[in-house]
Amino acid sequence: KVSNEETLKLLQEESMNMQNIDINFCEFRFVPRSMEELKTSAAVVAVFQDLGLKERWSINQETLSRFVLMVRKGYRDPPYHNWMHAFSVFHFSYLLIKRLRLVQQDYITDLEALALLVSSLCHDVDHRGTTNSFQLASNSVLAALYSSEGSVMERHHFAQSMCILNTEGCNIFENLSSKDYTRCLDLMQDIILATDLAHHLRIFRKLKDLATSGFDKSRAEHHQLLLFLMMTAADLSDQTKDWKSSRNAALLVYREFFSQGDLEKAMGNRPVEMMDRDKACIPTLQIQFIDDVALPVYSLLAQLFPELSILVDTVNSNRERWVTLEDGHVVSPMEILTNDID
Ligand SMILES: Cc1nc2ccc(C(=O)N[C@]34C[C@H]5C[C@H](C[C@H](C5)C3)C4)cc2n2c(-c3ccccc3Cl)nnc12
Ligand SMILES: [Mg+2]
Ligand SMILES: [Zn+2]
Repeated sequence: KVSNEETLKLLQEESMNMQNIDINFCEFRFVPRSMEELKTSAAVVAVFQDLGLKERWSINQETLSRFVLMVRKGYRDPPYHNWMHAFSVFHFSYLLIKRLRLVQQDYITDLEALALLVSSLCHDVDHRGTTNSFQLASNSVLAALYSSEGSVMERHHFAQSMCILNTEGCNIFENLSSKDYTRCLDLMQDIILATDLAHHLRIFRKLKDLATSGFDKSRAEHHQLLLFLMMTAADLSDQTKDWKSSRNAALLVYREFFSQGDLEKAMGNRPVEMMDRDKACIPTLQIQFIDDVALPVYSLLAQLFPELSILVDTVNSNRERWVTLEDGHVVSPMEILTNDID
């Protein structure tokens, strides 16, 4: 339960707008993780303000503040899949909507934009820092609930998001028409389920065809595929930032992976190499992840929106940094001293 004083405190901060958050807040090079965590909830409220979502969907300011605080409380604190990850994914989705003028140019409807933003904020809520395959291997409660349909964690994230919306005073969709309300929840379910990378790989051929044939604004399927591609791009957006930020985010992912590997060993199971701190070579694994997942995502997005090609360049330059680290890069004594192995 979000206490009233917390909500009221956030309300006072609501005077925040884009400028006084950070002068670069609306740039793709901005690193949301660099923000003070205490300011992130107010920044989310400011984004809703900036996009005119409160007026368009009659969202009550206090309800919005309570909702944001409830979502934030819904995240646990594993190394990577925590609130700051959710906030950075939300920020990237905001930039896509704002900078590409997606609604104004009819790429997506204003309801789809609302669903993408709220899904971005909620897409990993109550994550435990373990993967779908770990749920099955450990016979977790979540596996018992959802394993028959697959995407176990993503179904849980969606279910948790619905619980938050149904919490007293937190339903930001309460003033939507019943048609828009139903449509928005259906969109959130599809978008959050699409954050399972196994799902992304399954639809990759369709995404490629979309990028090749060009976006057809009249086709509902193209709207859906674009939403899925943008959601995955937002989920991986740490990789589009400067080297240190993208490296640090990757190291948080591996801290989480290796903790799971330790758990699997303790359970008597053998972890995959990516999760085994005794076998994994992070640079090699990162080059593989960039080649197999990240680069294809931003390349397709840049095919549809050429102004995003800067993101492909940044991912490529980060890839090059991993290559130098992979070749058993000799660490000079100076680098060891400054502990700034760049
Ligand atoms: C930096 C970085 N590295 C990452 C390296 C690997 C994987 C990963 O899940 N690989 C796969 C590899 C095959 C085919 C599918 C299903 C499984 C088997 C596991 C994907 C994810 C990585 N990742 C994510 C991320 C994005 C969405 C969900 C969870 C995560 Cl952790 N966000 N950042 C990163
Ligand atoms: Mg996830
Ligand atoms: Zn995520």
